Amino acid sequence: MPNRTTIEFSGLSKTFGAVAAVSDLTFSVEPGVVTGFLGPNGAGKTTSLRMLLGLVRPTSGSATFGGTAYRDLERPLATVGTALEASSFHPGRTARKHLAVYAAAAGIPSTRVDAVLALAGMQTYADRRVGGFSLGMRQRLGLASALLGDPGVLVLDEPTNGLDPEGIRWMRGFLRDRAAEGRTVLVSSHVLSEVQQSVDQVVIISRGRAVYQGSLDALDSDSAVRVDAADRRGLAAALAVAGFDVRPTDDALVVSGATAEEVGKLALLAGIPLNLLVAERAGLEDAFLSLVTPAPDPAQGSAGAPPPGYPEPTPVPPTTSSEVTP
Ligand SMILES: Nc1ncnc2c1ncn2[C@@H]1O[C@H](COP(=O)(O)OP(=O)(O)OP(=O)(O)O)[C@@H](O)[C@H]1O
Repeated sequence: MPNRTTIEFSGLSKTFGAVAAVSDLTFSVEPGVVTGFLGPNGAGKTTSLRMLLGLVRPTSGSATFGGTAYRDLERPLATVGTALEASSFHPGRTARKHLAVYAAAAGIPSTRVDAVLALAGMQTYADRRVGGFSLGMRQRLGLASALLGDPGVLVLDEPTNGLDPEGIRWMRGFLRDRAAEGRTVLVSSHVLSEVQQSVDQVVIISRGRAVYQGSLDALDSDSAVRVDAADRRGLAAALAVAGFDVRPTDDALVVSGATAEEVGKLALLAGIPLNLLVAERAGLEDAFLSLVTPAPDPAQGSAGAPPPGYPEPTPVPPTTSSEVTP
């Protein structure tokens, strides 16, 4: 079993000339869960991950694996596996050959090749030439490569990019399985819907700054639960007595601001068998967009106000900062 390692970003900043690509990023990524690193194009995700992996030097701050910078890791491939972008593979090599060459160069036992082919679900096309691979197959080969050193941490940049729904579904299972093994899994994406069922925790960045960190459940303040029972009237009464905001629709009850677990427990205690219990997250996309939507142009006279139709963004809780407040 790989070591459990926490990724720590601390006051991480990077400027390119006049562009503040990443500003004072501070958060931790824990083992055993999948953490989404979300933000629109240009938000600073790739620059942050490249700093974490020692490919870009921070202007200030640090990004480490349990306190150790990437360049100081004793066994980097056994610590972190990465797939930063759709890698270019030698088109004439088979997937198996590609992995064998990579393993040999890195001093990794060749027995790992079959193990990672299986983990990436690639056995059936392991002996096909990579030149004929679909994007999804290439993504899997990238993941297999990342796993060769059996690392405790996986850092994946936009792993669902370009995948079809079946590929996205497979990726969801893959990420969850790796986290369940105790690995630390950090996955970037600019499309919330592609990762929202894969991730447990999220860090959202906008214009280089963290604007939210926490669970998706907490982000979706508009969460609602659709619930129904043969005894709908009794269920509605029990929910109302317990203080829930309950509203009847044509075919169910909608409970606002509650989790499915809370509603399910209440029905159990009230002795009312349910025939429907669905958590709805209609508000999640809106909440995400409200956090990452650029501030309006001050010249338009509405500086600081969210655009019409968007709720006020929830500010990220204060974190330790390298700046000294006067
Ligand atoms: N080498 C560079 N030189 C100058 N500016 C850069 C460089 N790399 C990134 N930037 C700028 O830094 C900002 C953040 O870019 P970055 O690629 O990290 O964002 P991203 O969130 O990964 O976006 P995407 O989803 O499009 O990959 C952008 O404004 C980008 O133009």
